[in-house]
Amino acid sequence: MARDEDSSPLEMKIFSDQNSEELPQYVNISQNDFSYRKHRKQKEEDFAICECKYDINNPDSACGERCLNVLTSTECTPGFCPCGADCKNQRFQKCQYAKTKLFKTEGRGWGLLADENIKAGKFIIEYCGEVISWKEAKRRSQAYEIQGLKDAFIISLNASESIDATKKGSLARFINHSCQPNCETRKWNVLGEIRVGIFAKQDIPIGTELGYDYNFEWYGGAKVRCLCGATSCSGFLGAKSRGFQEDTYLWEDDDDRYSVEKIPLYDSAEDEPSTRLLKCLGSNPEFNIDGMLMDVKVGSAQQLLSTSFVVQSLESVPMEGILINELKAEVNDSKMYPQDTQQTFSQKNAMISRIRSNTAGSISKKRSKQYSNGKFKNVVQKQVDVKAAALLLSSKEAQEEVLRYEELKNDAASHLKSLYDEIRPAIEEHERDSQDSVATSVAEKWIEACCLKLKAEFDLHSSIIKNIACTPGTSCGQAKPSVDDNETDIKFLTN
Ligand SMILES: C[S@@+](CC[C@H](N)C(=O)[O-])C[C@H]1O[C@@H](n2cnc3c(N)ncnc32)[C@H](O)[C@@H]1O
Repeated sequence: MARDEDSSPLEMKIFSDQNSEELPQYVNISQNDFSYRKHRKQKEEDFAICECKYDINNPDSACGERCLNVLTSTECTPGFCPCGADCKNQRFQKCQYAKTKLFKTEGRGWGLLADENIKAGKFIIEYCGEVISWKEAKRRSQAYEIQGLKDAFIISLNASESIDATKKGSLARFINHSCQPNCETRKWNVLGEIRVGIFAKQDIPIGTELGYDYNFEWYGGAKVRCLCGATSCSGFLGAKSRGFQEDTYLWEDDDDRYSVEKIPLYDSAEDEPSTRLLKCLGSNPEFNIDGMLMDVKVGSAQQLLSTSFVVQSLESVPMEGILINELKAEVNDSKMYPQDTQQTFSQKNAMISRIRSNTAGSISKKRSKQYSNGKFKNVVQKQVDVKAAALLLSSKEAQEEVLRYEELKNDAASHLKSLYDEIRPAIEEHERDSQDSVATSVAEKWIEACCLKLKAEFDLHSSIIKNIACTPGTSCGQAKPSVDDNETDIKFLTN
């Protein structure tokens, strides 16, 4: 087991030599550590006081499941709860944990198992650690990676903070990831601070390993192959996260999984129409028609021909460094770290993820596209040089029309961008807190703006194509852009 020689005895670092039978060293804590900032002091007027009345014949009356505080995932405040010492809603504060036991797993380091039968819904243990800012979490995450720590112990707490259980934590730090988990994390408000608990999703018999879905966002770093053994296993820790998918470019063919190294171009002539298209383009270098396609292959014809394409079975490929540099630079800024258990990227909030990835100005231009054979390919959305395209049109009217459409498209894009800036706090809060959905009004506003932008793009592209296809003076009329038309069409689209 490696040890940081510079650390004080209370701050020993690495506990993750998975081959070691020794119990990992860390400082066991049962309350979060607030060295980084002070614990919030709740004002008396902010105390949540329930209306429960303790009835000796009904033990559940003392802050059971119908308690207003329990219903809002808030613990009662000692000294202020009407049920006094009988209050059952102070489980985090009183460390009312289920019995658990550490054990050594096969290939996944240490794990935690139930040392008693645990009923569905029961609070098992708090995930304790050091409460740190996101910035500090990002810094530590990178530092741990450099130090060679294989295990990840940082989870997200809220939009701005994380819990790091690497050096100090509770036994919850040993709970492994499962793609078919019997536990889940839930956030509770305890005396004004958010705390994370592990709760049973189902009845868990004694001796069963505890596991929850880490669900973390994955941006770079070593990939960890998931060994949870579930039939629905996603293959890698964090594999379901958007970050992981952008980073790794992974696809499956029955039981085989593949990663693509270097620039992940898909280069199958059999189902790739743009190969033929690019041949045509070669004969007309002045007009870069590939730029006009909404979702075409990566780069220009020249890039396409010169870029190597390497596919290897994951068994033989080191997991690091599959990333495209361009993307890395982009994600580094907004990067979260692999340890984030609170990030859900489920179908439920897929829309929010799309909101982020569709954002004008800050979007990743890389997309994964699914072809008819089920394989994914990364494609790049190329920008049309509209002014250059317009110059190629011989009729002045046609040129003006194209430029007008471009203006409408730009307006729609900047509207979407400013809307995104406006609602970003709500989206980010939603993502960090793993809520099921954002406010409907936010979603509606967003969808409307997205539709308008898409329509404006469509109008622009069809105008260019139409004006190129039609020689001046033929019967091909020029559709005039009109905001009113847009509105009518949007209604139609969203009805
Ligand atoms: C929070 S720690 C869990 C405790 C850890 N097993 C230990 O020995 O300290 C998370 C780390 O455990 C390992 N791990 C957890 N779940 C895993 C899984 N399903 N498959 C493979 N490794 C897993 C990974 O190295 C991960 O970064």
